[in-house]
Amino acid sequence: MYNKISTMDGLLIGRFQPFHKGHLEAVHIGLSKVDNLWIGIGSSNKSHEKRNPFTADERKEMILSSLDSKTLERVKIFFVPDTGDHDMWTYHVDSIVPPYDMVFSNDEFTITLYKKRGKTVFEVPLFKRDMISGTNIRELIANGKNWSDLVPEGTKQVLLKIDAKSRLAKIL
Ligand SMILES: Nc1ncnc2c1ncn2[C@@H]1O[C@H](COP(=O)(O)OP(=O)(O)OP(=O)(O)O)[C@@H](O)[C@H]1O
Ligand SMILES: NC(=O)c1ccc[n+]([C@@H]2O[C@H](COP(=O)(O)O)[C@@H](O)[C@H]2O)c1
Repeated sequence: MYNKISTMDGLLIGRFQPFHKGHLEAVHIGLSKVDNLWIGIGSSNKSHEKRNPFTADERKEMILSSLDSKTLERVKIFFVPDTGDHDMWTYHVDSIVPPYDMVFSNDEFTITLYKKRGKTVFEVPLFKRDMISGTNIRELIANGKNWSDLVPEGTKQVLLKIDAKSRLAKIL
């Protein structure tokens, strides 16, 4: 007779435009509660626009280069394109990611949609939110202000490599 070893898996959904130190904190909080974390890159079909300047591949590269190897063993990344239908969206996510026990989010709309389905949602506390948000970081980069302390080193290198400043200055 074998005992099934059950694991708890979680889902963290965000746009990660760019992947910043708040997201890194959210990944670590998630992994303190579950064994494996599925990271869903939301709006993966969007790029080169105000709220979504970076492509899904660029965002994936930021995440992969920001997490250490031990963390990467417990994380899997998935692309989640937007759909027109909000009520169907969480089911659309489920068709892309493996089953999960808990959702990590601080996005009000995402939380509402998952709670409506009776899913367990853990509302991740926000870390230094006055400075650390994708919106603020995008503005700092576009305006040539200091931003690099707000993102992990991996994200910083990707943003420099793709010349995020020029792209953002054009879009914003
Ligand atoms: N400062 C932060 N501290 C901890 N978690 C955060 C922080 N900012 C975002 N998160 C987490 O990341 C998830 C996805 O966030 P998202 O990609 O929308 O980042 P954002 O910084 O809010 O972006 P934007 O300003 O572009 O809307 C949120 O639901 C939340 O759980
Ligand atoms: N109808 C839809 O396509 C739908 C609904 C709710 C959330 N989402 C996506 O989920 C993600 C939520 O992450 P944010 O916390 O970055 O807003 C975004 O990419 C958002 O577009 C999509």
